[in-house]
Amino acid sequence: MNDMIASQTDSTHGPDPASALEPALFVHGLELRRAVRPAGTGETTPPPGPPLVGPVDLRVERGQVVCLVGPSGCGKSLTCMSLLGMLPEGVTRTAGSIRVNGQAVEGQAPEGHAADGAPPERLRLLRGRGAAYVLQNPASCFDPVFTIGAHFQETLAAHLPAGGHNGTRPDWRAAALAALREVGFDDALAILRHYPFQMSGGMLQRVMIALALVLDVPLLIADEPTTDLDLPSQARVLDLLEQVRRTRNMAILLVTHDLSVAARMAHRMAVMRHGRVVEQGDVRELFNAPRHPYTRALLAAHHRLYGLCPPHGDGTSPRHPATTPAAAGRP
Ligand SMILES: Nc1ncnc2c1ncn2[C@@H]1O[C@H](COP(=O)(O)OP(=O)(O)OP(=O)(O)O)[C@@H](O)[C@H]1O
Repeated sequence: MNDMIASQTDSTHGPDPASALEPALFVHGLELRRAVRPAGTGETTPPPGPPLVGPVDLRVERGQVVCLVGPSGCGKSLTCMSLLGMLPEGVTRTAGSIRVNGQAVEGQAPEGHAADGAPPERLRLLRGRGAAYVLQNPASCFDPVFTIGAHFQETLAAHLPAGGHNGTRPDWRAAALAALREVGFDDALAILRHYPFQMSGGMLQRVMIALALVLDVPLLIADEPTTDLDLPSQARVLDLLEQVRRTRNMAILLVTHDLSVAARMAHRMAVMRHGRVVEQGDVRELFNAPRHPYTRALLAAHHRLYGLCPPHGDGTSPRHPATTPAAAGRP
């Protein structure tokens, strides 16, 4: 069965108290390259030339949303996968350090494999790193022959060690019902009996988030979580992310192509191009005074899309209320 959650609770020692002082995610000098295996050797060596990704520096504090934006193929998904040591075959980390909730993430899990498009059983590997991963296509993350309840049961059994005063595991059903209600399922009991194919993409996305809540992970990595959803479902998932950020003090790294989503959700925004973070900072500052030419081009395209004047336009055209961070209510 699949297991899309990575949880700090796998550790037998619990979180390091010092980690409370560290950001939920800290990435410094990350560099990822293609790994080629010359014929006749078992060794993989990165080819010369520019890296696929890097250098990338990122920092996400608890209770903060950082949006990672950039064009297709610029390296957003590889960056996310590397945060859990889950790079796909053929890609290797060649430099940099990653800390999730204060704990170092190794370059590659021994059996490392991509989360994106990986067979469900490989997603089991996403555990133990203090983060949950929510992907664009939630259906690929559930095992079709198991009910939603079975997914919760296995996830809790895998991640929460037996403990507590009487050495028993927490009641998986009670925990699952509470998490499902928290993400808006009034009929949580019925949902436990559903199979993934009986649910829409938006519902499965909410179940993915409930699986993160049940383990109380401090960091959610959401890679285009609304891309495949209809508009009402997109809004609902974004509302939910905002809710769990607020109520659980969760850190969220949110990958999106949609600057309206960034305007609404982000505290900070990092702009990627050709594998590099070319500019990052407070989302309002980036919208109002972008410094890098690519950020300016991206914002100009965003404003054109909505028929708006750019921040430094002639002031005669309106700025759409939902497409700027100030209007979207960012603090
Ligand atoms: N397994 C792989 N082996 C070699 N190169 C890869 C592999 N996976 C991705 N790449 C390359 O790495 C680069 C970054 O890919 P990535 O999927 O991270 O981009 P992205 O920004 O997430 O794109 P999109 O927005 O379309 O999802 C691309 O040039 C891609 O072709």
